[in-house]
Amino acid sequence: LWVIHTRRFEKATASLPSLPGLPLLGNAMLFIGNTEKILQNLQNIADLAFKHKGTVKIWLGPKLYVALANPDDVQVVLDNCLDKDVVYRFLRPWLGYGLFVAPLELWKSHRKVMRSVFNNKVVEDYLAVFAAQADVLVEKLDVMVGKGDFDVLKFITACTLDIVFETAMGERMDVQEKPDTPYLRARQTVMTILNMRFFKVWLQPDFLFNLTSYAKEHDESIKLTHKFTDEVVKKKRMEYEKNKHNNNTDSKMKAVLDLLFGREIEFTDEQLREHIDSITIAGNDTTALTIAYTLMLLGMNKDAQEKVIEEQRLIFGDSKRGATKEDIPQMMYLERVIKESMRLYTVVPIIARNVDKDVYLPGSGITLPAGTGTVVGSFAMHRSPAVWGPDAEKFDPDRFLPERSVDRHRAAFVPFSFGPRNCIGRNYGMLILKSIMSRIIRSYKIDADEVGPLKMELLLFPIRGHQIRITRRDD
Ligand code: HEM
Repeated sequence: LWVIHTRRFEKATASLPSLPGLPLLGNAMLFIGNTEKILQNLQNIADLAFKHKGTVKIWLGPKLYVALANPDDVQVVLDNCLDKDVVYRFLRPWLGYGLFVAPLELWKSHRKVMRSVFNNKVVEDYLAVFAAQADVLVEKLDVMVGKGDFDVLKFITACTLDIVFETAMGERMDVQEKPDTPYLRARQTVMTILNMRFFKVWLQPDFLFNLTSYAKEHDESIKLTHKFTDEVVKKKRMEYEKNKHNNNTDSKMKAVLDLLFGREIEFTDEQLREHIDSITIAGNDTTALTIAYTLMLLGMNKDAQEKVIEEQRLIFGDSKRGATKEDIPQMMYLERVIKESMRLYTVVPIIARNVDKDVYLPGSGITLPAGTGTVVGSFAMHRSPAVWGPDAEKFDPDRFLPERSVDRHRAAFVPFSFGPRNCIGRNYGMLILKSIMSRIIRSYKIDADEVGPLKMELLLFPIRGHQIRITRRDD
């Protein structure tokens, strides 16, 4: 059966280029080694794809993946293949059936409910939280003024954790004040082990993984993080049950969790935990990394930094107040800078989907057979000269001016993915990015050298960290 499948897949994709591979293993060796090397291999795959309509095939053992970096095919895949690839199964023990890894049928009904919770009006209510946490962030950063290079990511991550926890669960964590708690340590442990499993093939089969000492650490850490969220859910359930009949009209901010009670689907406590954990995982490092890259890029491109601060002065004068919903749409240049940062440093560099039905790809002229996998190479596509021109590697925020974007393919820029299963938190994320960037840039002048070599550890990281230098703007 296996041989028949393999032949069928080979035939369907005969016109696609492939890299030399080994018998049985195929190209699996490309994903073994350190994370910097893997990223370099991915770059080589992308280079090969660019020479062939942006598509290439990769055999990982018996499984065929078609990797895409051309917008026509990316659009079709992200519109039609809504089931996640099997590689996401490692997240299952942690995130269960939360939106991020939910199987297709469950996902459809749950996504509908979540969509109404994530609407703009709700998310705008969170701006006051963003502002308060941004004030703490600036206070913490102040210690680094004049100290030379430092890695800004850990400061930003503590701030985004505070924001995402408070708005998702309605609980203050004060990570910026207390960065070391058993919960946070457990969360970090799970992420480190998951990252190893994604890239070290020998840790992938459960029976081998269970022989290692990581398995115990993995299970215990997951248990601890679940217990933490379970307790919050229990408390919120009691509050909800107590208040549900007295037409509660208080103006207190409603966290995402508060809004998930009493919906058209009555979620169980376990489902609530899975959704909230998925949101706090998906929404934290992504926003923190994007802010950190944007700060570095502004530190390297002083003219852009000047333009950002001019725009901020027009909106805020000399005030350090938090951004309101009226201020946000006025930050048009900052928005272009953030988009350009997400283009060059796409923090979710690849998206993998399961092909559950045959899908015709118009760009490369082949039909993806059901049973294969597909990988959208967002990072590669965002740097493709075919899409962005010969200066694709150059930082140029004005690419995102409306007049320069009208002719661009709808699926050429996909930092939040694309189609029905795109990022549900994209507006929420954009609000966080703009509010925090606005507050930092009004307080500090930023300096940075090059970003340097990158590595992929689920998300995209610079090997040397996000090194910046800051001085006070008021001085
Ligand atoms: C700069 C910030 C962010 C980036 C770049 C980003 C990127 C993405 C991407 C690329 C996906 C699709 C992943 C895939 O299909 O493999 C995704 C999904 C998702 N994101 Fe985000 N995200 C960001 C912020 C957020 C925030 C703030 C939240 C929540 C508050 C969030 C929650 C989610 C969830 C729940 C999903 C799964 C959606 C589904 O499967 O229906 N993200 N995100």
